[in-house]
Amino acid sequence: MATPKSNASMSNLEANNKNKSEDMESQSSFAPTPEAESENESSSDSQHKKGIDGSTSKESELKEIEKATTSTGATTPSAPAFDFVKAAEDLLADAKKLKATIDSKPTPPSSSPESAKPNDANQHAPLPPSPEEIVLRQRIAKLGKKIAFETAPPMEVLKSDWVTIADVSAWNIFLHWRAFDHIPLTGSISIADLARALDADESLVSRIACMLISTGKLTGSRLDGKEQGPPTHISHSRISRLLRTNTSPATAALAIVSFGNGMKGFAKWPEYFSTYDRHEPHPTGREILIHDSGTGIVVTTKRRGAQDSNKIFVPTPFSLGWGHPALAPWEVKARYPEYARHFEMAMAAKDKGAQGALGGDLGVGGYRGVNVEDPGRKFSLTWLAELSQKKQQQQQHILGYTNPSLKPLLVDVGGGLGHFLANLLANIPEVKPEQCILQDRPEVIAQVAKNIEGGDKRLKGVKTMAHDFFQAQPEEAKGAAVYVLRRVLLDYCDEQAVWILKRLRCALHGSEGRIVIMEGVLLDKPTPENRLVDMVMMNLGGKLRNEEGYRKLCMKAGLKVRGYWMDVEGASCVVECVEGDGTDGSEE
Ligand SMILES: C[S@@+](CC[C@H](N)C(=O)[O-])C[C@H]1O[C@@H](n2cnc3c(N)ncnc32)[C@H](O)[C@@H]1O
Repeated sequence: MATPKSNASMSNLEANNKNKSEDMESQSSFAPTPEAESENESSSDSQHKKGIDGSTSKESELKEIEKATTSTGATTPSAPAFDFVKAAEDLLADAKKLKATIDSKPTPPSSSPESAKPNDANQHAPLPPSPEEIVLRQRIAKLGKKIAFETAPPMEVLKSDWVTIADVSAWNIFLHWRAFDHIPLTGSISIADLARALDADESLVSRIACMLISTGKLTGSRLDGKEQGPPTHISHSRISRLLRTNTSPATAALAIVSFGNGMKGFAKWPEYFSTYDRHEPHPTGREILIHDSGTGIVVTTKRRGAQDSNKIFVPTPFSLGWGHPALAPWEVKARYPEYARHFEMAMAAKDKGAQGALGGDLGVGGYRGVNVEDPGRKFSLTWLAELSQKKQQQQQHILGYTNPSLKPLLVDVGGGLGHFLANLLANIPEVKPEQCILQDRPEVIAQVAKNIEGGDKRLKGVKTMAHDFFQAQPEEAKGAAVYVLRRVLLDYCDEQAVWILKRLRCALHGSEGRIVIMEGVLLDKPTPENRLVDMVMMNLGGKLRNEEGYRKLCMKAGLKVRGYWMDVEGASCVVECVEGDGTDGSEE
């Protein structure tokens, strides 16, 4: 191996890192590409060849590393240099403000020793942070990350991603084993006791725990009085306590689902894209047209020779990751009830944290998003109150009695456990539960029925209906004033999304009904959180879309967009559409 001739300006550590990375490359299982091989052959001694500036390729590589290491962030000619001194000063100012905020907080009332339980999550819990404190903490964390990213030697940045993989794998397996549940909220547990509780090797538990201790997710200590040696005991950090399924079930469920929706699929990307080529997830095979029997509208295409004529099959990294490449993600989820349970809990938790359309607040409060054409035009569904009363009066007049379930006012399509609907009914009491239909897959609807039987009054009276949104709406669900599709289209590729919309277009055919789409939105300026959602959706075979993307779907489905509202901060949108007049380019 050629030794770099000049490493005077390179620290021993960097030189070490570089040598290590070269070793790893030489041990890597990646086969060289034919191009690389021929390059190697044609210049077997190329490492010593001189470049135009007279340096060897190894020297050039070193120079590149040095340049990047000392760079202040001006990686492209057009990008302004990152002013890390100014950023650090801003961070210090925010840190001081945060400290003052924390110091000015009243101390939480301490529970009496008799009433305190060892596993009481609220015991010793600090008072919840104010919105200002949360904003400050978010700003500090973001700036801190930015400074670290811009100032760390490049190899450190890459290595930290690598650490993240091991860290996430460690917390995921501890979560899977419910290891966090066994660690008391106060005090510690010995690694030996934890291993016994988990029925696992102590040495194994120690290795995994030490990974988490190294990143601060757990706190390690030695309680045998000796100064040397690895930790013998572990206790919770402010992060790991949130991963207890017994005291923080919603947050733990979010973590379980993030891993299930994310890591399993992400790990399969190389296999997925080499099997299905380098395309976004899309239907495979040749396709023929399917017409809706009632209206004659072409609903979609189907794969020639496919077993189920009403399914359009899209292979997904998610299903591949779960070991069921021939199933749709929701079919996979149905096979894992425990995962499905966590999924529903995670959805509910997201609802609580989410704003506007995705938080369900479309009732009295209205949606905080802004109409792109007429900023003064708010979106709300409060008009349903008047319509509900009008319908009941008409029935009274014609029938002599009211039967709210005669024609649906609102159908929540793929409505999950009904969080949105429950919120709407609570906000607009004039709308009767009997006027609303909640549709979803059979196992989800069975769960809703169980919840109602179990005393959940929020949806009592709502008509629940197992219905596949790829199929035509049943008679009793046709002609509704509103079909709501919330957080549904992002799970699907364009072909499937258009199909779902066309089924709804058929259901409102000839009426004044509307479809209200509420979705996450793809932001023009990439942010990690927004792009994460898009990547996770790719695992599921879907995608986040921007305004143009949603308008295109509606147009292809033969729908006319009557309003588009967007909330940039919450990265959500509401699209309201009605049946088009057939002149706007639908796929028929
Ligand atoms: C991301 S969740 C959104 C649930 C709900 N709309 C909300 O915003 O909370 C997507 C929902 O679509 C349902 N779903 C998936 N495939 C479906 C299908 N073919 N027909 C009906 N519902 C389906 C899932 O069971 C799940 O409840």
